[in-house]
Amino acid sequence: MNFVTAGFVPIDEDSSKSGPEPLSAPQEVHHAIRTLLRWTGDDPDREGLRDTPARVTRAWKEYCNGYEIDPATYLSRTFDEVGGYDEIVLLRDIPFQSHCEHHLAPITGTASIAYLPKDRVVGISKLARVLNGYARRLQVQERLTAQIADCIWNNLKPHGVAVIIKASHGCMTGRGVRTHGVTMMTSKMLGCFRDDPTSRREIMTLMQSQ
Ligand SMILES: Nc1nc2c(ncn2[C@@H]2O[C@H](COP(=O)(O)OP(=O)(O)OP(=O)(O)O)[C@@H](O)[C@H]2O)c(=O)[nH]1
Ligand SMILES: [Zn+2]
Repeated sequence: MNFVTAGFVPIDEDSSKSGPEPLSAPQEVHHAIRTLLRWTGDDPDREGLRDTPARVTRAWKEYCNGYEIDPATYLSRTFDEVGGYDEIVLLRDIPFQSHCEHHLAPITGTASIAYLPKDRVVGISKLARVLNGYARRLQVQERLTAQIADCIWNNLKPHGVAVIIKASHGCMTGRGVRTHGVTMMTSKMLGCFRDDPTSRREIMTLMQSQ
């Protein structure tokens, strides 16, 4: 896996394919934003818009700073001394923001992330960090859900992982079909939460109880 540190180029999970070179000069991005401003019909040189290309460049660097991070590194520090605890660990309703790769519109929602540890547990904040590491990229919700689950599965090697995401898509509210109040739900279950009906029922109850 390769990581881009100076641009907005998505990481291709298949490292055998090389993507375009990242943009290192913010000037190129400023120029693109100026073009967009002109294209809307406004004047990029009027006072209110003069600094907008620089602001938008900084903002998008922040929205997409997940490309600078391998979320797996958040899971490298684990604790194996947890006093015999061998039940589900669940972090529920973690708020996040991402952007859809089709329209660059915001995806706003919450994620619930759980795992059933085998030997190792991780500091609980790290689950939210893994979420943000993948959310702060251009995404579709299905891939975001799968990436979080796979990352925990591959790095903590637990008995099971469950991820449920509920989100609203700006591309469906602010434009296009303009359907407000709709939530998209996605889930990915691995290990016992996928294969064992009792574990699956237990995690679904915990994730959805009030
Ligand atoms: N499955 C999935 N679809 C998404 C996600 N985010 C946005 N989309 C959809 O991606 C689709 C892109 O469809 P296109 O027909 O190529 O684009 P479009 O003409 O702008 O589509 P409309 O949104 O229907 O106007 C739309 O149906 C979006 O609702 C996501 O996370 N998952
Ligand atoms: Zn979209």
